[in-house]
Order: sequence, then C-alpha cells, then structure tokens
Amino acid sequence: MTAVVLYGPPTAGKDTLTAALSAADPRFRLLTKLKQGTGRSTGYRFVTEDELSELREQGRLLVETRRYGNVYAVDRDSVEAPQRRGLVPVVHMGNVADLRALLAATTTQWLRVLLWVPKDVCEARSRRRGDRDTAKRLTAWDETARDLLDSDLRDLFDVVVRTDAVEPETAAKKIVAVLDVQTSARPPGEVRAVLDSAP
Ligand SMILES: Nc1ncnc2c1ncn2[C@@H]1O[C@H](COP(=O)(O)OP(=O)(O)OP(=O)(O)O)[C@@H](O)[C@H]1O
Repeated sequence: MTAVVLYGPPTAGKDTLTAALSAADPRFRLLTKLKQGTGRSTGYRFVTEDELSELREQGRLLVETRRYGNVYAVDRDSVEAPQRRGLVPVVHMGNVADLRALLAATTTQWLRVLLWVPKDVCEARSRRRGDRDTAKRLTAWDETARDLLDSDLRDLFDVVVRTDAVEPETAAKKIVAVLDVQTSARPPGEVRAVLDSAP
C-alpha cells in the first residue's frame, strides 16, 4: 500500500496515531488538506475561492467537503508528490462518502483504517483535551456512527482499531506490519462488532 486513510469520529485518535506512525517509520506524512474559509489552520493550507476553482477545473480536487461554512479539499498533488519521494501520505476522513470518493479518484492502493471510540470515551477525551465545543464533537460522533451503520461495510476497512483498548504505538506497529502486505478487508460483522461493543 502506498497511502493510509484514517477514518474515525472526533477524538478517535487520528492525530495521535499519525504521530505514532511517523515516529515508527519516517515514511509516513500527514497530508495537508486545502481549506477555504476560517478557523483552525493546523493540518490545512488555506486557499482562496479562486484558487480552489482553478484546482477544481484542473481536476485536482479528489474530495471536496462543505461543512461549517468552510470548504475542505484534497489536492491530487498532495497525495502523489510525497509518493514520488517514497513517502506514505496519511489522510484523515470523517465520512464514508468522502472516503469512497477518495478511493475512487486515485489509482493509489490505500490502507483503510477505522479508528473507533465509544461515545463516553469521546466525551471524556474531548473534555480532557479542553475542547470548547464538546457538544458539537458528540453530535459529530453520532453522525459518524450513523454514517457507518447506514453504509455498506463490505470492502471498506482493512484494519479496525478500538483506540480505547489499543495503545497508539501498538496500532502504529500493526499498520506498519500490514502496509506492504496484501490484506483482505475486514468483514462487515467485525466492523459492526467494534461499533457495538461496550467499552
Ligand atoms: N490509543 C489511544 N489511547 C489513549 N488515548 C488516546 C489514544 N488515541 C488518542 N488518545 C487521546 O485522545 C485524545 C484525542 O486524540 P486525537 O486528537 O488524536 O483524536 P482525533 O481523532 O485526531 O480527534 P479530532 O478529529 O477531534 O481532532 C487525545 O487527548 C489523545 O491523547
């Protein structure tokens, strides 16, 4: 596999696992998404509406998401340029439609990872992290759970991790181990069991 996509609700550990992956193997690089709008800049490159339109016209936008009045996008170059240098881009996704759009738009072999936390752990993590918008995060957790339960889970994830049960370093090692191996997707029953299981 030449790239990794991490899907999960707020506080599932996407940033934490990305850091653990980079520490375990310097090939892993967080992909910088494009953002048009306002708010947090970490992990994003701000672009103007005109720049975004130009990239869209050039067919460069693999995924485009409109949320909270902002536009978020993945530029094809931000996937392919690191790959040309032997690096492994890591991208974070928050909904299945975007995940599928990303998979369909590239010839890249993505390692697809589901990170999961139960809602009470999400709340505790969000409060501990000092989020001012914990209620919004919990709404997003509900939306992510619904999104998954409404989706066809066949052939969607290669690795499934409950991050309240597995240390980030252990999850990173597992991903490094399967990255270059032909893996088969986790069966839908296994994915559902992870969503349903009590903390
Ligand atoms: N495997 C883990 N074990 C224990 N704690 C973890 C684990 N992964 C993440 N955490 C903790 O949970 C909190 C949220 O993690 P992180 O910011 O990585 O999640 P995220 O998925 O990137 O969240 P968001 O999408 O809300 O930005 C952090 O305080 C982190 O220390």
